[in-house]
Amino acid sequence: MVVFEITILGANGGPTEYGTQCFILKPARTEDPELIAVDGGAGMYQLREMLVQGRNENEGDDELVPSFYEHDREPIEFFIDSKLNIQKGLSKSLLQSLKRQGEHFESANTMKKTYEVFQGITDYYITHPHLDHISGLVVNSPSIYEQENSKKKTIWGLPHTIDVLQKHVFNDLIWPDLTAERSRKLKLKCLNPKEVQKCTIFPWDVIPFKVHHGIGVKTGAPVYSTFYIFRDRKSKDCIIVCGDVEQDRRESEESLLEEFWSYVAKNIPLVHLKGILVECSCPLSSKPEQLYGHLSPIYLINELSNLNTLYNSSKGLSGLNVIVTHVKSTPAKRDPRLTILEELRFLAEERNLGDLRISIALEGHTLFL
Ligand SMILES: Nc1ncnc2c1ncn2[C@@H]1O[C@@H]2COP(=O)(O)O[C@H]2[C@H]1O
Repeated sequence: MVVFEITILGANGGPTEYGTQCFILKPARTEDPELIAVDGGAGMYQLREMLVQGRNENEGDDELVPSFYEHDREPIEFFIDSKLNIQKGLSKSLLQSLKRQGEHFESANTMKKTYEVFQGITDYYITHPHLDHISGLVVNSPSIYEQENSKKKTIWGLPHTIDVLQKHVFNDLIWPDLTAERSRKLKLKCLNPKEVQKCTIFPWDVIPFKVHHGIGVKTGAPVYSTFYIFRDRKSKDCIIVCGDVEQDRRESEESLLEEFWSYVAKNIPLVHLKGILVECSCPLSSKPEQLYGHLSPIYLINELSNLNTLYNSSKGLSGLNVIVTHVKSTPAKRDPRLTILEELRFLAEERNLGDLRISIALEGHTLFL
């Protein structure tokens, strides 16, 4: 049974600036066109593109997706596991609920439709305050104060994210402090690590975990990011949506990923783990000193092997969807996403992880998990 609909607004890990990380999520069966987002690296522009393209155009096996390496477009099946339930554009159920909500939706122009969909995103869960995870949200934020927009937005995150957004972004210098506006339609709210929090609009639990994401270039101080678990309280099904991450730092006393996988194995039966959206920014050939707080295939497979060991299932992690995000578009002959996918599949087989379903997160598509 499909429980989660995840639309990829952006999955680019830079250094190209377009379509950086942003996912919008909703339960598979809801009447209301409400959404939550994880990260805000992309936003209204991508929504508009998805609305204008329509759902049925270029759909199916013949679909080509932008690549810009060996060819400017490559067949979609190069990037995804054949069993992944994926569709181009916004989900049918979201579009239907928008039509149900207002008869004017269908006849509205694309920009008005874009505002309506954007208005429905009431809660953002930010993994960390790097620009490629917040730029769309920040630039889009004044539209919350458009007269037609009656809904509020809350930006959630661990203190390492929320404090920085308030002090260094919404500070009237980098960006107007829209959180101080009289109508208070934009709020920043802190989450506590490992604490189960009820999602305000869906019958889901949200559980944030702090993870390592490198060290400051000048300060050498640890940089943190967040992994979010979303759990549907009725079905008990879960997905994990990850921010940028590196393996636990040897010199640090905090074994954050180790703690995270223990929590997952202890609290989420494998059959209820529908998918993990996780970064693997760099190919295997990257030197450790070039990772800058990210994973390459060997490190991601190490983490999945740790999870596999903890679950200790005879079938390994068979059936688990691993959706790879945030691949860096570095200059190379071959699309780095395809290189990374091939490397991950090879290593997963070598480590006997079972029938893992590894795919690349494709911007402008909706996944059903
Ligand atoms: N010391 C460094 N030298 C060059 N690039 C860096 C360095 N530290 C971080 N970066 C880059 O800056 C980027 C910031 O966003 P990311 O964490 O996605 O990925 C990071 C790296 O690509």
